[in-house]
Amino acid sequence: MPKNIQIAVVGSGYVGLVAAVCFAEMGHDVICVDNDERKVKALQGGDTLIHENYLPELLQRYRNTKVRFMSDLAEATRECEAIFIAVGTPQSETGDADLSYVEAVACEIARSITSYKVIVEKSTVPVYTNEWIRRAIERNGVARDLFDVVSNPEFLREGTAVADFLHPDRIVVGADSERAAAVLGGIYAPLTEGTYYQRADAIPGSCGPTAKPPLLNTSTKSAEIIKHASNAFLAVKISFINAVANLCEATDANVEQVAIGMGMDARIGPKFLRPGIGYGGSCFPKDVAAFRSVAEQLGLDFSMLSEVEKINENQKKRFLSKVRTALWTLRGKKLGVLGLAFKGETDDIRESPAIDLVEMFLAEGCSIKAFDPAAMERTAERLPAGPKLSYVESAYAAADDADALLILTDWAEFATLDLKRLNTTLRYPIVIDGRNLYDPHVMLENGLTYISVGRPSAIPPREH
Ligand SMILES: NC(=O)C1=CN([C@@H]2O[C@H](COP(=O)(O)OP(=O)(O)OC[C@H]3O[C@@H](n4cnc5c(N)ncnc54)[C@H](O)[C@@H]3O)[C@@H](O)[C@H]2O)C=CC1
Ligand SMILES: O=C(O)[C@H]1O[C@H](OP(=O)(O)OP(=O)(O)OC[C@H]2O[C@@H](n3ccc(=O)[nH]c3=O)[C@H](O)[C@@H]2O)[C@H](O)[C@@H](O)[C@@H]1O
Repeated sequence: MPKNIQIAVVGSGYVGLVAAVCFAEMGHDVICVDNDERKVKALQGGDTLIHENYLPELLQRYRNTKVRFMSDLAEATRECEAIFIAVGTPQSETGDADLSYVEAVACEIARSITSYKVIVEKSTVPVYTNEWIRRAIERNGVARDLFDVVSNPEFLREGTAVADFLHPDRIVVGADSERAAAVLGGIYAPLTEGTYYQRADAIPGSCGPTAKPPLLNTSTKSAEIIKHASNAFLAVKISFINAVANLCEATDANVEQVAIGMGMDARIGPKFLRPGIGYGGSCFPKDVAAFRSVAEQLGLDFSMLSEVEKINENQKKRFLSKVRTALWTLRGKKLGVLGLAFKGETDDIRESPAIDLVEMFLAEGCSIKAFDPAAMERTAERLPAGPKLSYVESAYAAADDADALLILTDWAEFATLDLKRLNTTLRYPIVIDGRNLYDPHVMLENGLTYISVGRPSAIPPREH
């Protein structure tokens, strides 16, 4: 029978907050720490601060009871058995991971250890970080038998974070002691023993009622590399299909058909073969760079990842050229833009290809009306509205009197627009889709010129 474990989570961002409420959902008692008082107060008040399915329900169910929020790390960690570090590891100027937040938290934890603790790396960190954290804690005077440092990387995706956390394909635990591995085993037991999925009120996801997701026990170094290698490989898949899309454009082939044909091979699989304007987000760009940097620091050549980055950057330039070709010139053109978040169903704009393109079009002298269901507020903080840029309340408002409509983020609601209404709303019936949300034939039937990625353009016959 899984037991209730006292857990502290340091960092209440996309990973820390989701982990905190999901650990509570699994039956544990959690204290979630953040050094941003504003966040702590908002979370205590029930504001999730981020846009994630099921997060409001779980926060409402557990806040100030099974999940408490505070900024005092010493207070938070006093009674707990496990302390999860889930703070940011942003990319530094030299491309490697900035671990200063992780190190600061490790040193702060060290100052409050009085009984055995398991310190858990939930943040994405390069190999060897586990050793550095252990040394930092020892350097702060903590006896070696009073703590262990474990790597437990997180694989959730934004937009489906809660479901991904509770329905993982696998749980990875890198521990160099049996004792520490047993603590993590106890924490995840409600999932690995399957009892969570038998609950009538379980959050729905990929695991059915009889599921028991595997927990891989491995070394700390292997666990750290599993995370970086997994993200890097997913980025490889995306850049590969984008390079294939560009080849399809040069040969009038259809990359969607190619992806289907490739994905039917069980060794390749259909997922992460969606071409577009490239990957973004707070992790792929930084983790690809960090993984390459680790290799280079070890004197190894991982230039393949440089190619992945190059292809990814090039997708945005290719898209801009497509728009220029379709409109003949860009200067003075009015563009409707759908999507600002780095992907659909999230409000996160970190490393968003959509925002990069908005800035590129503004630099070309275009004026833009942009709509995004969740990311406009965050975008406006970075790109304030002005004479050339406005934020509007619907896709049709963005299309109103525009020379073309650009689809930059794969929000589900952008795939079911009223195309006849679009045709009459646009100044010119041109849709340029960076996420391949539509069937070109359907666009043609609605009299729209439709240009997408890796597929022949659909251009209605001239009316005589
Ligand atoms: N966002 C995602 O989808 C995923 C992120 N990760 C990794 O998890 C880590 C965290 O990512 P996010 O949650 O997106 O970051 P985030 O930036 O959304 O959240 C980090 C939080 O840590 C807090 N923080 C920073 N220093 C602190 C300190 N000294 N004491 C207490 N709180 C502190 C910040 O105020 C912030 O609320 C990163 O390493 C990331 O690569 C891993 C899997 C998924
Ligand atoms: O370490 C992390 O932060 C996380 O990074 C990604 O998750 P996330 O960045 O939230 O979102 P994804 O769904 O992976 O999409 C990332 C980017 O790739 C793009 N993408 C994704 C899939 C695809 O087929 N094509 C494609 O262009 C998306 O538009 C988005 O810009 C990984 O999928 C997670 O497993 C990982 O935990």
